[in-house]
Amino acid sequence: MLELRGLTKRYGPMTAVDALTVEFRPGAVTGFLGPNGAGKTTTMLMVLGLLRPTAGTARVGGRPYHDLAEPMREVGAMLDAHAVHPGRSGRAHLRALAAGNRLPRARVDEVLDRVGLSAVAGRPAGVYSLGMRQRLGLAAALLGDPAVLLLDEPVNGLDPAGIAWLRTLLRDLAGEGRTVVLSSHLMSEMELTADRLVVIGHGRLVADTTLAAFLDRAAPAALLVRAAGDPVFDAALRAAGGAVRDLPEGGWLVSGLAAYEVGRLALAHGTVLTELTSRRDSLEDVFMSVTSFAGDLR
Ligand SMILES: Nc1ncnc2c1ncn2[C@@H]1O[C@H](COP(=O)(O)OP(=O)(O)OP(=O)(O)O)[C@@H](O)[C@H]1O
Repeated sequence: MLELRGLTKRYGPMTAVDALTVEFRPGAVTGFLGPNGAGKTTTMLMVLGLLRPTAGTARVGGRPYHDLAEPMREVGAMLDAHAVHPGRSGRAHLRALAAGNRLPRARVDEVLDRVGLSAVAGRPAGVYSLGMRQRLGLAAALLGDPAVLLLDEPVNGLDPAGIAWLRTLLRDLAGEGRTVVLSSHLMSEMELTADRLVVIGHGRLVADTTLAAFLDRAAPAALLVRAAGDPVFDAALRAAGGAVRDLPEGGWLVSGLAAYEVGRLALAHGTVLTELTSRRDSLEDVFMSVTSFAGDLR
């Protein structure tokens, strides 16, 4: 469990994190989302005791980071995948981390195996691809077998197979009862990975909800209608009571009519429909609308 209570960080007159109160729960992958500059990194640095809050608290397993006797056993973090000495092998990097944090050396090979790096663990980290460095960062986060994982943009640099692998790993880690927090400004990554979403904008909480409930904020599902041979079919849709929006790529987005009603109208007008699909706003669309007040970059 990771709890933030009134967590605030000000830089002079500018408030980077503004009285953030939220709980990140065990057994779930929570997406921590916000546009660039929303305050995600600042929040994570405060959780990890690397930045002092102006006000409020961040607690890991009920205690502030500074009170944790063996922090790597409580919270594992991946903030910067480049923070590895290039001449050191992945295995040596993890062994040094284990030694410095009084963690068993045997854990190193376990986590290398879990992140799929065993085969290249002896090579210098300097020759690792970005995806391999991400995996090494994950291995370091997992080293202390922590109950809370904070991962900053872990998808970055992974190829599609790597992304699918990471999703499974994150789901498994949550399934083991861990609190998995995944920060990103990419909504599309969350759609398949996160159970819950904590969304911030301008340092403030915008949403703390399940993924499904967040999507329900979207406009109700609409129909995408195309009738290639009938450029004025929209008039019939409007006359039947549909709210119709022209799409720049051709066709119309129709709400207020069911698919069978559109089908019947087409039959009545002798129109051939080339597309009739239901369309819902993507997570990206909903995110843009709920954070639009916070959309300007700072
Ligand atoms: N040391 C600092 N001094 C002054 N302002 C800062 C400092 N660090 C961060 N900020 C500001 O605080 C705000 C929040 O930044 P932060 O890096 O936490 O956002 P973020 O959500 O992590 O963004 P991104 O997705 O781009 O990483 C930004 O406006 C940033 O410019």
